[in-house]
Amino acid sequence: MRRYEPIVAIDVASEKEALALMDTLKDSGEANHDMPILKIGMELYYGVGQEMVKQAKARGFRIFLDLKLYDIPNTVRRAMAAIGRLGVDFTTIHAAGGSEMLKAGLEGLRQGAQEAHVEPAQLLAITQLTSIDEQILHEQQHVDLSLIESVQNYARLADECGLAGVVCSAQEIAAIREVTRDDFLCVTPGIRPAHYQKDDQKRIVTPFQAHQLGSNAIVVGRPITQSADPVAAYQTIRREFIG
Ligand SMILES: O=C(O)c1cc(=O)[nH]c(=O)n1[C@@H]1O[C@H](COP(=O)(O)O)[C@@H](O)[C@H]1O
Repeated sequence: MRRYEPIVAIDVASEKEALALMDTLKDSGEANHDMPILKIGMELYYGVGQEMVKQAKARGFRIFLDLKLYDIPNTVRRAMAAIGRLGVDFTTIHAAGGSEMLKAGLEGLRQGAQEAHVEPAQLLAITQLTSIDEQILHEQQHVDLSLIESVQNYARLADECGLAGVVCSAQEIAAIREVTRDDFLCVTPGIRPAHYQKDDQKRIVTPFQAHQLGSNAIVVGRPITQSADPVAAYQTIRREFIG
């Protein structure tokens, strides 16, 4: 089973904070291939822009550009083409947009990458956010599905549409593996080291539990970025996850 290095979510507002974190994390691997994958999300991308992708690439990071697209198929196709041209490694789209939107997104991403002569990113579908629990789920939907059934359905749909994998909680991996192809990726945020506060996350596991449950990659933000020593925090989490 393929396991990636931990993905660190650089959720900060300014270019200065982002560059400081990149420079700190650049040396956090115990060898070159141990470098974290950086996740650039909405806060940094909307606040600062594409420059952050360029800066992260210049430092040798692989990049997860997490913009969670969700719109009509034509808009998503065209936006994904722009993401494809950036040459990032992973990117996201909401499974809730349905098969037509997912396929349009994948098409756009591949087309953009082809135009820019870069490898297309691995497209991951958001299932149910890890900040959602059964109670919140039932505020938003009229269908009487349990959270795990909903995640499983979204994963099946993403697989059928040809996506590389999903973003989910590690708690749902076993259910997802029942309905998807063998190399389908389960990328799991909602990671909390033992005794760390939950914050706004609901469906959490420790890095070691994520390992045991078969996560392909963990996404970790605050437990690393808000640590007094982000490098030490990264290395501890990495060892727990990779083994
Ligand atoms: O797509 C994501 O990365 C994502 C999906 C999800 O279901 N839950 C989730 O927390 N995330 C992201 O993962 C990161 C988690 O950050 P921390 O809670 O600080 O570890 C944030 O950047 C979230 O945007």
